[in-house]
Amino acid sequence: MHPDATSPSHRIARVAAHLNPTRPQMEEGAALRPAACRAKGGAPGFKVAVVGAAGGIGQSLSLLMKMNPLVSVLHLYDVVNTPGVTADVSHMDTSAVVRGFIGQQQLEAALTGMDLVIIPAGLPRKPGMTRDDLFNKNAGIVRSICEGVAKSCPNAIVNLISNPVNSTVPIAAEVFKRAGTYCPKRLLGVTTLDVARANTFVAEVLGVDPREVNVPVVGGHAGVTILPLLSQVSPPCSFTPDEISYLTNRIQNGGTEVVEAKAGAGSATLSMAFAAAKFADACLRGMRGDAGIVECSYVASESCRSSHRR
Ligand SMILES: NC(=O)c1ccc[n+]([C@@H]2O[C@H](COP(=O)([O-])OP(=O)(O)OC[C@H]3O[C@@H](n4cnc5c(N)ncnc54)[C@H](O)[C@@H]3O)[C@@H](O)[C@H]2O)c1
Ligand SMILES: O=C(O)C[C@H](O)C(=O)O
Repeated sequence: MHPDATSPSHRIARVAAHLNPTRPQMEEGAALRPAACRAKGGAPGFKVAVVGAAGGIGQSLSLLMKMNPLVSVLHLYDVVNTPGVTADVSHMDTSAVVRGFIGQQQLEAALTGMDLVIIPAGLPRKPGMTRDDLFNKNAGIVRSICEGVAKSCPNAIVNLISNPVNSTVPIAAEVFKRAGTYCPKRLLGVTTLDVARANTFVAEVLGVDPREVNVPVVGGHAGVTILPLLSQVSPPCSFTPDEISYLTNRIQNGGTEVVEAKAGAGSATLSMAFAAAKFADACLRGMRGDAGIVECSYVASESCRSSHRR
């Protein structure tokens, strides 16, 4: 799919309106713990899976999700290296219980019962590549993971990070449609990094703290489909034509800036993990029933148009 296929109306979503409130569930995995352990207190919270947990994004994201107090069970899945990541993250003295899963044969166990599935699985870019160059490899990876979601946790919210997001989200939608589990409100392409970059770069220009700035970014997640709404910045402000040109260009090419700086060692991982953890937290708060949560995301617009305009 060509990135230009995306229109701004596809992009901005009110997360709270997108999510069915789900009651936090109790942890039931006491039988899986070593005999020397006493039963845990059963902290309420959500069950979250990170798929691609051993990767550059996956490892940092697993750490950040282990720190989230809304998470009671954290499943870490990858096709390689999950035992080490799981052992490492599980020693953090936060409340989420961590379990690791490795290989296709454990995908079902990794996904069963999950409330939220975050997918940073797949190849990253190297200098000179576009995100679309990842399509052939990552489309198959996303398809097989989403087939697992449709089978094992069809009601889970999916946060899809794998590139090219403009194409992997429609692929996931087709998998869910074929399985009869598709709900556009539960399939969210993660574009929070574009918002984080926009907030950071705008704050630099304005000379303020980035935490005080909110720039809506709509459209898709590739080049010119990334549309920062510089006229809608909060708090209200104005820019010169040169600033608008500089900011638009830098936000649209933020991913390439990191890919080139990493010089063959991959694409954004740390800022992406931060952004994904922020977005996942917004989803969990929305699922808990919190009001007033608004995040930009790459979503289908057909059945959600009314919530976009609210
Ligand atoms: N949406 C965004 O804003 C954004 C930002 C940065 C990166 N990305 C994308 O995220 C993806 C991951 O990036 P990364 O830097 O972490 O790459 P990485 O290579 O470091 O990690 C990818 C992980 O996916 C795993 N994997 C491969 N096939 C799998 C499968 N079938 N099931 C489960 N896991 C599987 C690999 O074993 C690896 O551990 C890339 O496609 C990248 O382009 C998206
Ligand atoms: O640019 C990439 O390939 C990774 C990601 O989409 C990003 O925006 O950093």
